[in-house]
Amino acid sequence: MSTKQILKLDNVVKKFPVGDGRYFTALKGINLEIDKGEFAGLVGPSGSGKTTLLNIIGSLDSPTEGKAIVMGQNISELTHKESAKLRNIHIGFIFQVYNLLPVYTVFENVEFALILQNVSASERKKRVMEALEWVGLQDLADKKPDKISGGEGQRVAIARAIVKKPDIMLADEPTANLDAKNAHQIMRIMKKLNEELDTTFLFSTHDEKVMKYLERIITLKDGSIAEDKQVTPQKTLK
Ligand SMILES: Nc1ncnc2c1ncn2[C@@H]1O[C@H](COP(=O)(O)OP(=O)(O)OP(=O)(O)O)[C@@H](O)[C@H]1O
Repeated sequence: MSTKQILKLDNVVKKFPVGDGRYFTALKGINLEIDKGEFAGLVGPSGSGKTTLLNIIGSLDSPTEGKAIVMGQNISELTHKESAKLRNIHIGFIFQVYNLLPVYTVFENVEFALILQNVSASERKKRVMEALEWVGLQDLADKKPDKISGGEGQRVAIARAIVKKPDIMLADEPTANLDAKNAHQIMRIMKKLNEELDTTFLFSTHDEKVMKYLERIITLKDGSIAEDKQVTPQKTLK
């Protein structure tokens, strides 16, 4: 593993207002470093702070206290435009609900991020087809999302995230709506991207199937890191 640092959280606290001037503290001083090429997961009971933490790392939200440095940038100091740029260039998101735009084809759904980056049409075509090949969906490029299955939809969402060649992919419960066969297929695709492109992955998950592939498990409990350990994956590409 290379030592290039992707992110560093320094005593990150997140408080949400809950009315009457009171706050709920969802994250209670998180210290975490993730290096390039890691395949790591946040696990822990519902409400332990996994999504809140992923949102901060993805610069969709900012800490109330402490520092979150993502790709060398302190996300609390970014303007709206700068954080949009950080997300667009460096971060790929995969969610439980993959939100493909229904009126666009599979190809166009994947192409969208590259239009935002002002990539030329010929380069876009090449990169979108390459991303669809990664997830084995090159033959479905012209289909609309309502003509493909749930597992295929999640694979399009991976292609949409990976087409930007992001440094880090954040995956919040990516297998939650999939059956076992599709869940394993998705995990194998992500592991292959991790191994071949050295893309860093950070999952949030309850799913044992996801956990079997992880190389590092960070356990959250009540907004704190209860355990952070390197593990030998039970499932690999071999
Ligand atoms: N906007 C908000 N306002 C108030 N409380 C919030 C807000 N967002 C999250 N919380 C609270 O913060 C805590 C952590 O939520 P979070 O969604 O990060 O947990 P999680 O570990 O991702 O849970 P799950 O596994 O169910 O998705 C929860 O108690 C939640 O109710």
